[in-house]
Amino acid sequence: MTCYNLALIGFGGVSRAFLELLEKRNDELLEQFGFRLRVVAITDLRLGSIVAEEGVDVPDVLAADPGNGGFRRLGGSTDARNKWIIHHVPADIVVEATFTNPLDGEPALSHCRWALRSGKHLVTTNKGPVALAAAELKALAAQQGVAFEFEGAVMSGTPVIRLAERMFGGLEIQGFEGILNGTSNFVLGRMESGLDLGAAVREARSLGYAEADPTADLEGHDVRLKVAVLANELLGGALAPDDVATTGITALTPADTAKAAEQGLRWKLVGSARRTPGGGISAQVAPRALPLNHHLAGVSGAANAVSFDTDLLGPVTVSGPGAGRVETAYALLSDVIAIHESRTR
Ligand SMILES: NC(=O)C1=CN([C@@H]2O[C@H](COP(=O)(O)OP(=O)(O)OC[C@H]3O[C@@H](n4cnc5c(N)ncnc54)[C@H](OP(=O)(O)O)[C@@H]3O)[C@@H](O)[C@H]2O)C=CC1
Ligand SMILES: N[C@@H](CC=O)C(=O)O
Repeated sequence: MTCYNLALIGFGGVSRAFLELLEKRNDELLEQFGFRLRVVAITDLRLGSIVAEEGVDVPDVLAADPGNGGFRRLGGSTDARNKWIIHHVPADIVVEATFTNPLDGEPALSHCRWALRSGKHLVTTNKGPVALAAAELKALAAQQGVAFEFEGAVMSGTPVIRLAERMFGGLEIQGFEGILNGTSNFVLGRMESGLDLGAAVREARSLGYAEADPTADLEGHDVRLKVAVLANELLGGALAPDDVATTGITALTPADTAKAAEQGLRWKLVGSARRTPGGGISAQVAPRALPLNHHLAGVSGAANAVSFDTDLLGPVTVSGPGAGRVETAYALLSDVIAIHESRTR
């Protein structure tokens, strides 16, 4: 039996849901894939750090309270010793789910570099490092003979990247357009029901959809990163986030959404990219008032959808959850399974 040791960097909504998922699914993973997972270290800004080579006590770490000593009360320390833990704990896989500053990808980008440089497999839900430095991180992973997986960076648990890479063989993708941010889509829907922007964002936060700084969701920065990732992974581009012209939804009001509804339209934040005749890729993020029969108009709540424009099939649309703690935890699990399968094939 294979047992992979994991180090969790960041212990917020997604990582907690991931740990709970492992508790529930470990027996099935063993039965179905022949491996088990054991969390041997966790670091978090407010809780501190804990290392337990025989595996952390799951109920204890989930109950740890930053106001009451955090992981120090469990024998750990009060500071987030990310660099030390990534380098020195005998983990096979680093699970990175901290925060991304959309401008420089930090602190997540450093965590990713440390993990790969120290010869550990890396899975992350952070789009910043992928959008800003995928080529560098892939090269580092190849050099070290380890895997770098990031399915959760776009569309949460809906495996859009892997699905397109594996199932669209023989098709040429000319471009795509999609709803790629669960929070803004949820917020626009709630505004259509008459809620103001602030109240709708508070709801999205309580449901675990929003970024630590929800400005990233509302101003389109989150979608900008996802468009860059999809264009680079699936259209073979080399876009930097700054190449994606971006406008968010903060200028829209409940009156705008009501007026659009009267006209048979619905506001959506749409991210898109398309090959240009000159061989480049043009990409943008902008709110659009879509007719109700448009294939993206019915995507509601925190759901996402991407419609790929293919040469032989025309539009092929993939839809599913775009945000959520459990949904994104599943993305991490699917990445770990992909690593296991690639190593045992
Ligand atoms: N939630 C979702 O639906 C999705 C999330 N993602 C991505 O997954 C990542 C995690 O999301 P989520 O769990 O919802 O976010 P949370 O804000 O709930 O969790 C992030 C955690 O990381 C901690 N953290 C921040 N900086 C550091 C650091 N330098 N060292 C150690 N810990 C740190 C935070 O501590 P503190 O709270 O003190 O800042 C927090 O506990 C984000 O990058 C997000 O973009 C991707 C797809 C969907
Ligand atoms: N905040 C993001 C989470 C997933 O990337 C969103 O709302 O889509």
